[in-house]
Amino acid sequence: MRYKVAVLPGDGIGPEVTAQATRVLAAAGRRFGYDFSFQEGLIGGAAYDATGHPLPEDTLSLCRESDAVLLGAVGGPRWDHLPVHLRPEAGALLPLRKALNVYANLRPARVFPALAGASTLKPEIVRGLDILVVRELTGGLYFGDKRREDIPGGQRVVETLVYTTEEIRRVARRAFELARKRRKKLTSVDKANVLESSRLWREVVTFCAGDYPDVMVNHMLVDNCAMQLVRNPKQFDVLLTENLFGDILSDQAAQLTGSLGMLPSASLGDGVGLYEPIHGSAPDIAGRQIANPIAAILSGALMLRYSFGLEEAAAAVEEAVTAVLDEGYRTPDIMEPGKTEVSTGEMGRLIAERVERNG
Ligand SMILES: NC(=O)C1=CN([C@@H]2O[C@H](COP(=O)(O)OP(=O)(O)OC[C@H]3O[C@@H](n4cnc5c(N)ncnc54)[C@H](O)[C@@H]3O)[C@@H](O)[C@H]2O)C=CC1
Ligand SMILES: CC(C)CC(=O)C(=O)O
Ligand SMILES: [Mg+2]
Repeated sequence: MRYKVAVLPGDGIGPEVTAQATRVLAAAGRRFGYDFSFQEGLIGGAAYDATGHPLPEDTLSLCRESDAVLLGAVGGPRWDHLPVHLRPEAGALLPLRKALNVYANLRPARVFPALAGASTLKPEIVRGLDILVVRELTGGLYFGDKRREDIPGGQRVVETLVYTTEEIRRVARRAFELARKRRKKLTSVDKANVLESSRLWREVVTFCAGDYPDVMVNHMLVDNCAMQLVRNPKQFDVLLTENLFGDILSDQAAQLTGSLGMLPSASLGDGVGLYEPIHGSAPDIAGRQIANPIAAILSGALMLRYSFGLEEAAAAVEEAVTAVLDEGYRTPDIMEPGKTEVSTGEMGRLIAERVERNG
């Protein structure tokens, strides 16, 4: 079976980590007899530099014609001065998510056994942690109309936050379906004590809950949730929330697992899926082969699972990550005394070899 994967490396550490993710996917293909073809497209600052636009039409066509998309990260200080529609984030990443209509962003935060001590929290707080953040990805504040105007004495900005019943309903149903296959507990996170959008969110989630009587639901205000995530994260199973809150809470959840470099994501709609590590382009470490590629590699595993239905291959990649960590290999972000420090490329090679060797 042949699968066509669009690869958008992007900026900063994006190319470094996607190279390792495709290496591991190729190894999984060899082991299980699948043929993955990888076609690269330009996105972000790299695309702006080459073509004058951060999301060229060719890239969009490539994504639409592929079976799945793997993305690294976009952005960096070099492009921060650009007008907003040409910036890598607002001009490419958000429009790509919108164009593919990938409204449900799954961000699993799992603590690998070997990394219980790598978190900045006490090991007993995080050991065995397994949370799934489901973030609404194509609505809310990031997509609303915005404007900035001069007023006497300064400026005034307006940002709009729009959600419809249907936008909330579709992501909520995804989250309930996922909760059903896990520990059957869903916490919906909002700010319903202040925001009208959150009140609608809560009403719709409560309505959807009627179809999932086997899933236990509770609602939590986002400020409390941020605190609970570091106080007692193991109380959570599925965390369902809107775009901005999910962006913030998932970075926080990532640190529970040891590093932002550990958290993958799957962005799903009703068509082509988009897979990306949750981290950004990390300009502070780019180009030095010290970035952790595991988030990107695990995003590849999510692609195998959710876009291609290749559960065995997905599990093999996840098992290979577990094994390599158990053997003591670490990139600098998760390094601990007595472990072996490796580069981005070495980590990818070790995991790819493991995937193939276990066949
Ligand atoms: N999906 C995307 O393309 C995203 C893009 N960005 C963009 O990335 C740029 C940098 O943003 P930041 O706020 O610094 O967030 P960031 O996620 O790029 O980095 C935050 C911190 O985590 C570290 N880090 C991130 N990924 C890592 C990895 N794989 N291994 C080891 N350490 C890692 C970085 O070195 C940095 O210290 C900005 O231009 C931002 O807009 C930010 C988040 C997501
Ligand atoms: C441009 C941002 C919305 C990217 C980001 O931080 C994310 O998706 O996690
Ligand atoms: Mg983010």
